[in-house]
Amino acid sequence: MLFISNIMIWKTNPAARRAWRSLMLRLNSATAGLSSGPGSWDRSDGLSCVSAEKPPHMPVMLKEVLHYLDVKPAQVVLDMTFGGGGHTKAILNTVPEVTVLALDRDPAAISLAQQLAKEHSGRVKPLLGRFSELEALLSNMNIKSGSIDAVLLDAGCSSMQMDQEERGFSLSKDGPLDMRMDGERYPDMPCAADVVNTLDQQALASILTAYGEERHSRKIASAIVEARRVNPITRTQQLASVVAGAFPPSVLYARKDRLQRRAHIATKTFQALRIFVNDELNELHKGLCVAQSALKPGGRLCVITFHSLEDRLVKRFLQGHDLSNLDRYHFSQNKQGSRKKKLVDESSERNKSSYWFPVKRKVVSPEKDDVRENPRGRSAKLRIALRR
Ligand SMILES: C[S@@+](CC[C@H](N)C(=O)[O-])C[C@H]1O[C@@H](n2cnc3c(N)ncnc32)[C@H](O)[C@@H]1O
Repeated sequence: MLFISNIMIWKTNPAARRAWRSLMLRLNSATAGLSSGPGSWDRSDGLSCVSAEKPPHMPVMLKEVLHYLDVKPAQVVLDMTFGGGGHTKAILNTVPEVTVLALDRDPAAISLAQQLAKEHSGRVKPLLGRFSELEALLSNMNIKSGSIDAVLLDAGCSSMQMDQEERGFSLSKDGPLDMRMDGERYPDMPCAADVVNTLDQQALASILTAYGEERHSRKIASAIVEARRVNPITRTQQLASVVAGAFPPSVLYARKDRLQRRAHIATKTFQALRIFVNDELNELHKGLCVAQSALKPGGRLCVITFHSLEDRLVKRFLQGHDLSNLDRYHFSQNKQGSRKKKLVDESSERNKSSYWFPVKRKVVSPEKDDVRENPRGRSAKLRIALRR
């Protein structure tokens, strides 16, 4: 039976990777015999793709991206995360005769790209797929290595994904606990509900620690396991209540985000599950590798990330660390013994022949006015490098 066989099972953290394998095994046996067709798994829970008419995502650090990408007329740009197309549209509108290769793993985003392609005949080439599938997509289009002038990677998920309760990303809106960016393409891929209902307590705690940097991971994992004994956890608000139930009411909104707004205690749990379900760190690394081979010498790369796990990975990649085996990287406690986790390179070896020349040594952060206008971009970090 072809279940989940085409899913990337490799993970950046050994405990999380073990968890993923165990999930695969359990799902494979749990779903054996239920298939209604090759590789299918009944998903009659109303999951549907985002309508193309929904208001698109507000692009983050648009001014800065246009400035640092520095696209010239008739150049070829690769937008690896088309989303609502905000960055792509701005490039098309400011640079004459530019061609944009527009990738996204989410079919809903690609329908928007197809619409835009009609409006800009020949100048937008929509590409449906993941970073890990991009090399093959480019090769199918006969796009040679070292031929792209600029690459943009705006990591994470879009407002269109967050705002659609049926996608199950948001803890403030009730929906099926899904969180898959491309569940429509890969219906066999486990969703967040599969993760919380199937993994053992220790594996869940590892995921919350590794991908959510959640200090209370064990307490939350225990609450999840306790709750699912009574009823499977299938809805976003149900999960939020289970997590909240593990804490006294006074601390439910005790954490604050960068804008000093109160954040729900389950926020990090949701982040961790999303990263795990979509294999985001591994995908990010793959995306950076494709950008490295696709860009021509002197070509520019702009990467926007939204949390420290992603930013550390990008920083080290651009510094020339060999991340080809992310197993060598692990999350360890910092010197002060604080429980904050840090991505460290065990070998401390840096590959001296970095393929990148940093345009800015430090990250670029959004301006205060931009954050006021677009609070979702508050934690964005932009790194810019030139391909040597
Ligand atoms: C933050 S949004 C991009 C927003 C876009 N820059 C705009 O201005 O509208 C990130 C997008 O990247 C896509 N994405 C995330 N991981 C991906 C991956 N591994 N491969 C391809 N697309 C991915 C998501 O589906 C989402 O649409």
